[in-house]
Amino acid sequence: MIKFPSDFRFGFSTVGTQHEMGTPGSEFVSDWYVWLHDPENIASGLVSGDLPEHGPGYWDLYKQDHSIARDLGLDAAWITIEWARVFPKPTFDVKVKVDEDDGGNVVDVEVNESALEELRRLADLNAVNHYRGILSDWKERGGLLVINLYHWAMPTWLHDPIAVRKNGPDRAPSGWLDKRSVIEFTKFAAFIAHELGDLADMWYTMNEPGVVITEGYLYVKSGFPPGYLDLNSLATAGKHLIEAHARAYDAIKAYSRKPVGLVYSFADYQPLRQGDEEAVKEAKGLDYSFFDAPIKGELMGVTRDDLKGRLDWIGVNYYTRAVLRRRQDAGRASVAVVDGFGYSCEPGGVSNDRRPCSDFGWEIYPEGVYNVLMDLWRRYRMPMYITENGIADEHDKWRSWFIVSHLYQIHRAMEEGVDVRGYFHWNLIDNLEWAAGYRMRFGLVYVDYATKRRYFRPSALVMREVAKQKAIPDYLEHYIKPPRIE
Ligand SMILES: OC[C@@H]1[C@@H](O)[C@H](O)[C@@H](O)c2[nH]c(CCc3ccccc3)c[n+]21
Repeated sequence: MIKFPSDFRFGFSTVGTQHEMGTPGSEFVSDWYVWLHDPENIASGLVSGDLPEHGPGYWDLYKQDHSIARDLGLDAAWITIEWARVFPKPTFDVKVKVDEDDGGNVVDVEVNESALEELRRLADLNAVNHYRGILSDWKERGGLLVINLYHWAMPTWLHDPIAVRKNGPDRAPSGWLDKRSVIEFTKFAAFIAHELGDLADMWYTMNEPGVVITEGYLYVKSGFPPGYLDLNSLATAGKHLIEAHARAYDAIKAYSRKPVGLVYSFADYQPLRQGDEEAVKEAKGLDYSFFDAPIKGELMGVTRDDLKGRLDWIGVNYYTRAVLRRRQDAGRASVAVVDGFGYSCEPGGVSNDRRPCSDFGWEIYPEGVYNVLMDLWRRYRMPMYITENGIADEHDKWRSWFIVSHLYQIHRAMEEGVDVRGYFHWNLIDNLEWAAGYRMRFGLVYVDYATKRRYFRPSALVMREVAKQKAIPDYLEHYIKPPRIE
């Protein structure tokens, strides 16, 4: 038996755009809602045409999903509070004290009691109260609660992605390209900390800022808003996201003493061959920049005291590896992802390393989570949670093996001293996989979107065995070794 500590958490998670909608009146409009409804995006195939309002309906069915989670022995949840639900109207006019340095960086935002009163008058208080009901229901069941303040969806008064793509960021509400987003996000963070902070055991400010900028401004075929190819925009959005984390960290701490983290998608980067190490170094550099800033204050070669010391824990979203090689184009060395490995495999296929791949074409590579954890521990020595790990596997072919083989690698890292405190499987239930729609099914539990009924997949029972015992029992040890196609 491979035992985890008795206080190690096994959890589930929810995201407004992906889980909440599906019952009448549960809709909320955000930049992602507009993006997924855009006729041109659907006609071009950039998005699947599946709509969030046809989703699992967690907004009204949360009691059922919480009891399923408890049935499976899960004792933690990270739950997203949707900014666009809480503030459907602009908050620009709410006066707060903003300090900028001579570089125009937002170094302080103070949201005082009178600003909170103004925000309360602007907010959709029915939404806030409904979230209080959701969070309280989970807490009453004895679960640990982590509140996530941003999982990619922004209010449309801050970001109109179609207009950005068509008219350019200077003639449209441009989201993270606009410095005001740092200030408005800070107001939202302060408001939620004040309104719901009594329920939170932990916080994190945002999910995967790296994905927001690379999928939004570089890999524009990924189906992420605004699909505006521009490296300057990528850098600007990245800087504002880093500042937004620090300003939100301060805003939360003004109303809550609980730990505040940052969640990021870490791929296990590997060089294709000798000489490609530089490509790995460059790819890691982008990931590290989002943590060197809040931990060390380092951003683009300068140290900023307004960023430093603003992180209490790291959330690791791990799915697979990425094999990289150096590419020389027009004299500029850059990074190329090698097909046949990691995220770049054939859906349902076999990788170049004889590993099975998910319905999404992601190679099952459990060793990578060990490598990522060891690397982050060496660099930051900060408490960590695996905040996402899972597989698109509608027929549940690999999910049991996936879960146990990854947990084994996480346990290996813990045996070597890495402070990992929990594991949130992605995901408890099938949900809307962004541009890919409902065809990618990540759930331990199948969702019939017509009836909203939930059905356990066999792997849910494997998850239950592990979560209830906080161990990999002997009768599951055959799943420890990484899956391979012989
Ligand atoms: O794709 C599965 C999940 C999403 O449903 C979550 O909302 C998101 O946090 C998340 N991140 C990743 C890894 C990074 C990634 C994001 C988008 C597309 C491909 C890879 C996988 N996932």
